[in-house]
Amino acid sequence: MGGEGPALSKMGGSDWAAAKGKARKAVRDIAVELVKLYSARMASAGHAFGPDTPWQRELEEAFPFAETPDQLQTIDEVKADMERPIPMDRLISGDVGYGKTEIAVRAAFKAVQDGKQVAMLVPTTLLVKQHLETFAERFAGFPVHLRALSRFQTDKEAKETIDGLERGEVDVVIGTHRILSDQVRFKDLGLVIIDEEQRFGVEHKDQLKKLKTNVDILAMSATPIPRTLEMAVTGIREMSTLATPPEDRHPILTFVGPRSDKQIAAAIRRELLREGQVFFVHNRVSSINRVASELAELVPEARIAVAHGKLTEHQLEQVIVDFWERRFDVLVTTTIIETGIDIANANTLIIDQADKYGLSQLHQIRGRVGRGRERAYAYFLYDAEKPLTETAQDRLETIAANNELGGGMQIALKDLEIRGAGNLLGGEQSGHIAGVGFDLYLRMIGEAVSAFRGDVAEGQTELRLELPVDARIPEDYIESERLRLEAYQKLSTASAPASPDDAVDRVVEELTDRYGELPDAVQQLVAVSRLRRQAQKAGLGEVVAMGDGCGWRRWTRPTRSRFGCSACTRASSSSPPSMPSTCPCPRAHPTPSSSPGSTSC
Ligand SMILES: Nc1ncnc2c1ncn2[C@@H]1O[C@H](COP(=O)(O)OP(=O)(O)OP(=O)(O)O)[C@@H](O)[C@H]1O
Repeated sequence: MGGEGPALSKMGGSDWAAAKGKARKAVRDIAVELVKLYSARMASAGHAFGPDTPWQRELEEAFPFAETPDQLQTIDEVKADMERPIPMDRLISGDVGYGKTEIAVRAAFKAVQDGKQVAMLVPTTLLVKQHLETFAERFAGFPVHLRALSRFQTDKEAKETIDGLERGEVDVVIGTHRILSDQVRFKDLGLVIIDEEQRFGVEHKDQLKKLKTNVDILAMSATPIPRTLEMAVTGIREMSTLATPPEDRHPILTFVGPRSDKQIAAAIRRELLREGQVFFVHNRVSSINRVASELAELVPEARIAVAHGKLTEHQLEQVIVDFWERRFDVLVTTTIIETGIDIANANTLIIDQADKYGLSQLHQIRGRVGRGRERAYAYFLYDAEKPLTETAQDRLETIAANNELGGGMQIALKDLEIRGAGNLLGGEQSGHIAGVGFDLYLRMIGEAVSAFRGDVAEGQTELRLELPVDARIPEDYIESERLRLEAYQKLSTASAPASPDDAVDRVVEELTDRYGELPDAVQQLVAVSRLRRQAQKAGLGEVVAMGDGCGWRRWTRPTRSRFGCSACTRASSSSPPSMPSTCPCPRAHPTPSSSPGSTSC
């Protein structure tokens, strides 16, 4: 969508039909899988946790910040789920640094209050350590037995934890995929918290499934989920969104440009002046020490250390602890810090060879700074000697343009468009997205899920709309890809049958106000949106261009053979079942304010 991306095929042509057919099949498979999981969960019995204890209140009152409204609402939703006998399956989505950890802290505490055990699964060893510290600090003064399980622990420590879990002496375990090993057995597991589930590989899928049976699940993700996809998945898996940043957060000032020693030195010095710390990301272990030495020459007064995954457990842990405790100023690191690392005093980030990273990865790494009140700076640098590829340029432009708080949503949208929404749902779907366009793809998922859940008759929402019109948003009308994407999405939402009658008019007003009079192609798009809505409301199965007019077929179960149109009911009801009804087709140039009736048949 957006005028680029998907290959254009002739309206009503066979390529288009084939692409849609393939995507629809793939989407159905996803929907079947989702609905199967959902039905299994609804049919199984879980533990209904009791109401909050006075201790819970005490713990919550000790939180050192004012919760954001979204944090409060999400915590309420999680608790309500936990108190229900059906196992919880809730996904918390919130942009980097928006405070998901506190939700996990409170849910875990509630589970422990009921005598249940909690397993928190996180993607990296460093995060195990960090969460352990956070939980330990929050649970201080309460009798909660907390343990970690990752490669940072010695065999002896790991064995103690595993035995303690089996005997029911350990209440909360925070660990990497080591928690999933067959050796680990729980006496009475009640809650599983999964941080960044998509980071666990396929090899852990089955073990994860086993762990998840009949217990409450709280999944957390920093990949914001686009609204349309959220609608598709909501109801299958409950979802809470943290959309408000904690108070006093500032957007991260982001610079994209060719690498220059002068700029790097100035950036580090500026941070040192305010006694802050710097992340310098260089993702090659083979050259990372050389880069660190170069930085030491550039800024001799800076204390520099290096972190990467090839260090021994002990060395790596020590480096991070030292950085935490401000024993040095610059951490030259690989992307090992990408997920979740929370060091409030580090507020300058420099990424070397930033063109080599994916968009979401850049956003995640940038999320390591700006997590407190201080203004944060991010420098995304690339080699001045080598020309950037077009996609790399596109990525860097997107990241630079989306530096406002919560910009993760736009980035995720763009990334989903590039990589495929399947990554969120567990299949490789990007080919299908390229075939049919992002918007239609998401709508198909929503429709398929609804159909399989039995919310609507299957096929009813599968409106086939094939008209020979040039309906799109041209680049010379809305230049920014992100804003174009946003406009498409708004129109798509407004044209849903459940949207208010004037929803499309409002979008038209907004577009006119923001970008000026609608050009022909956009007017066509608006007309098609109105037609789509009206046709869906009338229960039509398809509207197709036929000669000078357009034909339509009403969706009637089970034969799907009657043709008709709500505006011409009398005529169509007397038509023979196998004959389509026709009427003049809205060819071009309807006015923006034209009513749905005048745009369609
Ligand atoms: N309501 C709040 N007000 C101010 N600071 C907060 C609030 N909630 C959390 N924080 C702080 O913000 C920082 C980021 O929170 P947290 O680590 O929970 O983010 P996150 O959502 O897990 O981010 P990421 O996806 O990057 O892991 C932490 O230092 C935390 O203490």
